[in-house]
Amino acid sequence: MTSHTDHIREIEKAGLGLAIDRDATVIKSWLRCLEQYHLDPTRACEAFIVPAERLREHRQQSEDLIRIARSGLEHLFNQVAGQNYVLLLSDRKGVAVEFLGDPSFDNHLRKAGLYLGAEWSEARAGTCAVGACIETGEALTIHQSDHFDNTHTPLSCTAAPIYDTQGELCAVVDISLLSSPILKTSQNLARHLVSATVRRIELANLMAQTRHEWVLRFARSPEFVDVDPEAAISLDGSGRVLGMTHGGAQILARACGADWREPQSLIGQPISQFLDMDVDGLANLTRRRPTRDRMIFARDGNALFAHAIEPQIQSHVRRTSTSISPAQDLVGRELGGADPDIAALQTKVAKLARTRLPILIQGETGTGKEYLAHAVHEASGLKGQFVAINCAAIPEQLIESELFGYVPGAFTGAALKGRKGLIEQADGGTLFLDEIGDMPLTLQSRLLRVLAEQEVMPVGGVEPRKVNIRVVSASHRSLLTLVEQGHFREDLFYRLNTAVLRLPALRDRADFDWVVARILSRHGDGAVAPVISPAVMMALRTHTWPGNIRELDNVLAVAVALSEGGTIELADLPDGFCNNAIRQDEHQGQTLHATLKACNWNVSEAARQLGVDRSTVHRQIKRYQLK
Ligand SMILES: Nc1ncnc2c1ncn2[C@@H]1O[C@H](COP(=O)(O)OP(=O)(O)OP(=O)(O)O)[C@@H](O)[C@H]1O
Repeated sequence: MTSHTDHIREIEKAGLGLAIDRDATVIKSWLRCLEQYHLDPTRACEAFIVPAERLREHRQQSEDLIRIARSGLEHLFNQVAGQNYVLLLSDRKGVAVEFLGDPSFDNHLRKAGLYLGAEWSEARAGTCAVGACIETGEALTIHQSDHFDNTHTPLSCTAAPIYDTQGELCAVVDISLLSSPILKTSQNLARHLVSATVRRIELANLMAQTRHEWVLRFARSPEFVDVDPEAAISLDGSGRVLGMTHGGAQILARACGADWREPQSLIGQPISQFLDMDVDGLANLTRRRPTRDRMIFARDGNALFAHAIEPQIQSHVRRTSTSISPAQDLVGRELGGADPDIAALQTKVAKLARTRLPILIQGETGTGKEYLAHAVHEASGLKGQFVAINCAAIPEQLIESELFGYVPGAFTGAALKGRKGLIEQADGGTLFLDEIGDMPLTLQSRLLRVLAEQEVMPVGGVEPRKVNIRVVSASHRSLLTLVEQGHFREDLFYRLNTAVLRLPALRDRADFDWVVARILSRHGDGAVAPVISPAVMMALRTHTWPGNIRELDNVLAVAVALSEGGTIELADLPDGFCNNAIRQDEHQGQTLHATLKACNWNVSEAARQLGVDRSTVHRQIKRYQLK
């Protein structure tokens, strides 16, 4: 164990260019810290965690990558589970945008910076695995006193870069230990695991982006080329390189004596520049031929085994036509009529439904969050049940046993045989957690485990049970605000918040008439639905609907019951309903008209003055028929 003084002395020695016993990568990083970032080794600084708002921006920018990387990361985490590793995915600025670790160490991890939002750039934190990995572009371990800042010397961190298909470094996967064996070589296996994980993530990313093009995958041995290739490139119909994994970039660069750090020199070049073949040779490298016969030579003489995958144009066309045709996917549960927000929402639902991603639905009360969750379940094709839980409605002491179930004799009054919890009932199906913001903090950490590990531990149980659930949660409150107030776990928030569906308030919907017709048809008692008089329609359109579709549903149920002669008249609406509504709305219409006039009908300017967005102004112009 080196003391703080010894550590400073060693860094100073390196700074003077004297020989020290460290890896060259570490020495170079120390020199960058001293000369480029002007960091002072005598000053120890705690880990820096970026504010929640900035973290959200970083995460949004990495959304696609996180989605693609997640299963690889979870697999890696399971491989090192039980050895106290924490796993971080950092973006190219070094900010941790995804975190997998044992929540019971939360405080220690947070303090050590092994946490969501921690910024591990060299400029900020000195020599560290993520920062050095970003600078060098290579996998490495920064072990204990390799760290520049004395605060971080207890840690041992191993990181590997993820490159996008254009050869740019876009993220870093890191696994870290709070305490580790003395020898740095103890982390060699960790480095192999992390490197294998990023290789698979890059392959998955390239495959996800390549449907119309050829993909050529490589391995040094014929046994692995079809099952676990080392590298891949994508090629257009004329055989020019369109994209590559990092391994692919290295093969191409080596073949023609270029530098993989200059990916621009590789993209767009014909394959014949790198390999002893041209585009016509691709058809001979598909799985139709035995792997041993698929040996090719790179221009530098290296032999490789290859696997060419034909463009998936056919299946692509089929897939997109179902995924962007919500009407087909959401049969029986249309979400709305002609409203651009709803149309966008339907497209999003159709795309997300078939994935297993957690979905978070946000919207005011009564906007149809549960209805939408049902639509997601139906479009998902899952065979299991849709199980809905209102976290705000179950008493706190009951939520735990309701959700997780219990084993026989778990507590006084427990059923003799024990009971399956709602989570297990949703096995193979969808678990809908309504008002998730009201879930008590203690249960939030248990839910997080269920989501991370896909298993439940019943109350009083010792053996976890495997479950396979799709989670859709909903809240009418902003979860981010709850996180900031300390009422909602940040890590759970980021796990649930990956795919967000926002339901507009009824008063903002351009397809208001569609919703009315739809709800009305449900109250027709099988007979022809009553007609709505023009005055009633006007009153409905001008009401502000704080209770949204549920309120509309109730108003129409009563109106249908009261109506006579097949028409709903003003008198059938609740007392005071229309007068208030009309007055309020007239006021809004007049304000809009006056503002537009004052701005010379410049919609952007009017929107700015009214503090709303342009689409709202356009919608209101249509609604009030302003000209
Ligand atoms: N697109 C739709 N078409 C027809 N009916 C709908 C639609 N969306 C919602 N509804 C109806 O509106 C009512 C309220 O919907 P739902 O219960 O899903 O709202 P919610 O947002 O979950 O409410 P809360 O915030 O109170 O939990 C239900 O009767 C539902 O059937």
